[in-house]
Amino acid sequence: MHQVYTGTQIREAEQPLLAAGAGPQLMHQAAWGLAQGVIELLHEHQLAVPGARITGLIGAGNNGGDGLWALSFLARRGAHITAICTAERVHPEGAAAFRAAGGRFLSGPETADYARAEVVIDAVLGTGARGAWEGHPVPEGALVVACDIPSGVSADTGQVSGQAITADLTVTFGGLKVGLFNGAGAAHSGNIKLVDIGLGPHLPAPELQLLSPTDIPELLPPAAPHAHKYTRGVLGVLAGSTKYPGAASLVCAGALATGVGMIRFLTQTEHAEPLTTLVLGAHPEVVPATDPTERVQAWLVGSGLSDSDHRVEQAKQVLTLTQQQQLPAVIDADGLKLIEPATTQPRVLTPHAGEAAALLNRLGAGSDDATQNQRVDRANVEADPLAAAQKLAELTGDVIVLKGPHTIICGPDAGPGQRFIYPGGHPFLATAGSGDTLAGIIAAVLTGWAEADAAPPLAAQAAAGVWLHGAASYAVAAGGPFGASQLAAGVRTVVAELL
Ligand SMILES: NC(=O)C1=CN([C@@H]2O[C@H](COP(=O)(O)OP(=O)(O)OC[C@H]3O[C@@H](n4cnc5c(N)ncnc54)[C@H](O)[C@@H]3O)[C@@H](O)[C@H]2O)[C@@H](O)CC1
Ligand SMILES: Nc1ncnc2c1ncn2[C@@H]1O[C@H](COP(=O)(O)OP(=O)(O)O)[C@@H](O)[C@H]1O
Repeated sequence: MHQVYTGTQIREAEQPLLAAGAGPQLMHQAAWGLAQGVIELLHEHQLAVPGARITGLIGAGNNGGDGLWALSFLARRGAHITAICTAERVHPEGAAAFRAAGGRFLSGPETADYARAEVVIDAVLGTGARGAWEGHPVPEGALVVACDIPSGVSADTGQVSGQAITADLTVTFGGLKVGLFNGAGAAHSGNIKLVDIGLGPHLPAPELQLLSPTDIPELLPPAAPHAHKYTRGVLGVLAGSTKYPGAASLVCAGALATGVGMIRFLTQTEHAEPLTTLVLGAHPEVVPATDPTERVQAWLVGSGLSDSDHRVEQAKQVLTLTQQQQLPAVIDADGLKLIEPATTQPRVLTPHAGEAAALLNRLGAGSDDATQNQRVDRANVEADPLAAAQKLAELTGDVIVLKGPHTIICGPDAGPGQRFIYPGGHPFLATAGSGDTLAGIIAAVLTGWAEADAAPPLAAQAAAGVWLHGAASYAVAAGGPFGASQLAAGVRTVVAELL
């Protein structure tokens, strides 16, 4: 498990060390790590360090100081180092070290040299950035290494209000920052390398957690040797419609590949119908059900229901039932239009950004904005998904899985096991129906834990499902582009490797 902090939390953690006079030592450690990151990136691109043309974009603060010290270390390895100051002030000790190592500040006509840089170190703004940044050009083709956080990206939120650097690599110090993973920040950060500068004992509880493969086995329900299908758990599925029949099959595929004792599929009618025939054709083990009150351990409601009056009526009935019985439930897609907020039932909502915006508006989140009645749209959610997920969790009392290139998992309370970020499955996951598969995976995890004595927090269960879905995408993508119906095979591969 990796911990992710806001920039503000990291700055606060530095304070006791700075007060004890450790500032220069912290900066040397950070700069050393930054220089190592540059060297590794050069090697990855089959470029030699001696003679490499490296230019630092240097701001007025300590971020600039880090950049100058790193350049001085790179000069010792034979790199050709130059710097451009973006402010009138520059970190004095950093500048002295840079000059002593043979570094040259480019100004006037010399700045033309910048066009030939092979590597640019972006050390303009770090955690001390405030407000919008006007930006600075980067030569075409140059590799860009950001110092701590790409300039222009908020370390607290990932938001970009003016211009921002887009890095190939960000070398970040003391702790992973929310801004590297959330919203626009994720697209600006490139690969991320964390450098330990000894803040550990001073760090608070993290804002977010990132699951590692080693965390997953204990978050997935155990397959006990003496289990039978009812102890493994029965999942009720209300998904698919005449308009979107495939969704029903995809959620069942996701759930079966994750492991459930049984699936009861709520049919549209009491008689044979094409939807149920399709589901049973793909998954003969699924049991068709016409009565929603038959016993299950958890429900999945909503994927591909469409606005069919009959399916919507069935969904309302099942949502009421799950609430009365306090059953765990995953509510996806069209089901999200039907939920009532603030129940005590263990529920996981799985909106994408558009559905999250619609739900926020329906629950009145848009209207308490400074501009009265301002509506939240998809772009607002995408700019700061963490804030949107937190707001939704607060308004509904549910665990929110806000899907996108990066997926946020956020419970209604703060604290460990409540907030996670999954930094993206394979981009091939952006395909119709992959969200249906995800809903099935998460529902299977909830089903398996539903009657366990000591289950992980609901948000952690959902986060494990998101992780599994993402890992499955890499397993399947190795064979080329895929449709969602192929994802379940990847889920089985990943689960088999984990257990
Ligand atoms: N304090 C230390 O010794 C350590 C500091 N570290 C580095 O220090 C950084 C934080 O340093 P600072 O607090 O000096 O802050 P920064 O270096 O991030 O930036 C502060 C400077 O940028 C200017 N500025 C802020 N917002 C601006 C904007 N939007 N447009 C233009 N200029 C703007 C400010 O006026 C100020 O001069 C971290 O990100 C990290 O790189 C690390 O080396 C760890 C140890
Ligand atoms: N660019 C991307 N990279 C990685 N994963 C993505 C990307 N875009 C979307 N995803 C993931 O793919 C899934 C899409 O779900 P959703 O939008 O509900 O699709 P559908 O409704 O068609 O099933 C989500 O799990 C989401 O996190």
